[in-house]
Amino acid sequence: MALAKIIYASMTGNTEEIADIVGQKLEELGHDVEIDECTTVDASDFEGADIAIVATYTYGDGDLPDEIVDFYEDLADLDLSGKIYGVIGSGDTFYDYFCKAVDDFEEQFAQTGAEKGAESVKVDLAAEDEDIKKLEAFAETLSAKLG
Ligand SMILES: Cc1cc2nc3c(=O)[nH]c(=O)nc-3n(C[C@H](O)[C@H](O)[C@H](O)COP(=O)(O)O)c2cc1C
Repeated sequence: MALAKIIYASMTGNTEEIADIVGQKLEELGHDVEIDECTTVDASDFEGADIAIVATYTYGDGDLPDEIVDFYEDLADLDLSGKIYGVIGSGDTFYDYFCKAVDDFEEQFAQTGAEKGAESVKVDLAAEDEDIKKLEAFAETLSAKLG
């Protein structure tokens, strides 16, 4: 059984919720799922996963949350060849750089040799019905990539 590992940063709960939505769908699809807050793990924990997922909000002026910066920096040094990755995030369209941290993590994953398994999903604040559908489709696409 494939292991999907989801690492998230969340201040007010929106990103944690979308991580849970994706995790639940992956479980329904028959995968083992581990969901951890980013300060409780090391980036190298992704080495034991088949599917590596980051869920992050965006802070400041298009910045990464402070608490995920170490994880972000360490990620680029990993060799995740043969694995599948995906990125999701919550932001606020009020800001100039909507969900910029999602794009930053995509670039970082691209350096690991992992294969992008699905288009990133960016959610405006808390997930609504349409977002939930997109997040579930994201999980299905990642799952299908495992073949
Ligand atoms: C001070 C501050 C700065 C923010 N900057 C951005 C930003 O640059 N881009 C963005 O998309 N969202 C920005 N946000 C919005 C958060 O990313 C958004 O509220 C998100 O849903 C928070 O996720 P969480 O509930 O998981 O903590 C900012 C929020 C705060 C409070």
